[in-house]
Amino acid sequence: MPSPGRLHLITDTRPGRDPLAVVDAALSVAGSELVVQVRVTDDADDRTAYELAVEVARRCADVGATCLVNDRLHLALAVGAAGGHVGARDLPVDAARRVLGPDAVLGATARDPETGTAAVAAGASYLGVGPCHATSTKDGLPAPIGPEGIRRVASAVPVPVIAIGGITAERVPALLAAGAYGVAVVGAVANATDPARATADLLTAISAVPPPPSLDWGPSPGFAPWRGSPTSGRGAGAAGW
Ligand SMILES: Cc1ncc(COP(=O)(O)OP(=O)(O)O)c(N)n1
Ligand SMILES: Cc1nc(C(=O)O)sc1CCOP(=O)(O)O
Ligand SMILES: [Mg+2]
Repeated sequence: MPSPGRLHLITDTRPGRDPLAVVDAALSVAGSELVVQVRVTDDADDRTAYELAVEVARRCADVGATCLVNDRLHLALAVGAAGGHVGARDLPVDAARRVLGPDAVLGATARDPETGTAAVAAGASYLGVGPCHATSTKDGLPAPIGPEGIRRVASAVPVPVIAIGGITAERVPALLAAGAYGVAVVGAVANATDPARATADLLTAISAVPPPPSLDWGPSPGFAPWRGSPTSGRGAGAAGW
């Protein structure tokens, strides 16, 4: 199985931004190494979200990158994304897994080891863990957990931990040293005067630290409540990683 993506770019939801221009710049540098998560504001209608997801999925497919959709799993299915990401106010992880099917990538947010362990048991392929540092692109988050918070979760689960929140290239080494497999960013790329260069800097920082050697990148062994269900065989496009 190819290794999973270590650099996740989340589309910028702030007003007046051009998320596709940022995605294009990042893909031009990272190509198939990039995971792009389509994220829109909660009040965006499904048509708007779908149209963005179609464009991102097409761009990812063109270069062999991975497209995930945040929250709205029906859109992940509709655009043939590799999977989706859910958090505490979204579908529960087991339900999300039933929607997406067994082969999809399914990320779940975890801010502590207990939540992370439960999410993996329920079918999460990876965990988004944060906020690691203060962020200016999302409101209402708890206090930053720092590298130590990453270490607590990463040491408790057998799946990749993707660190999120206030990530910069300079902060990557400490997070990977704490056990993160990779990082997810908005501002580090979207706020940069040269988003392609910022992407390259993040990739350089990530690739300096080899990934932990023995990580699963799929639902936990033995977790397969969808097998034999009417949804069997359906779901988001095969992840391929
Ligand atoms: C990689 C990654 N980690 C965490 C999140 C946050 O998801 P969630 O807690 O559901 O919050 P919203 O992004 O939906 O506002 C994420 N999207 N990606
Ligand atoms: C979408 C999101 N979720 C977070 C969480 O901790 O759950 S932090 C975050 C925003 C990350 O943006 P930036 O890289 O600009 O800090
Ligand atoms: Mg969510």
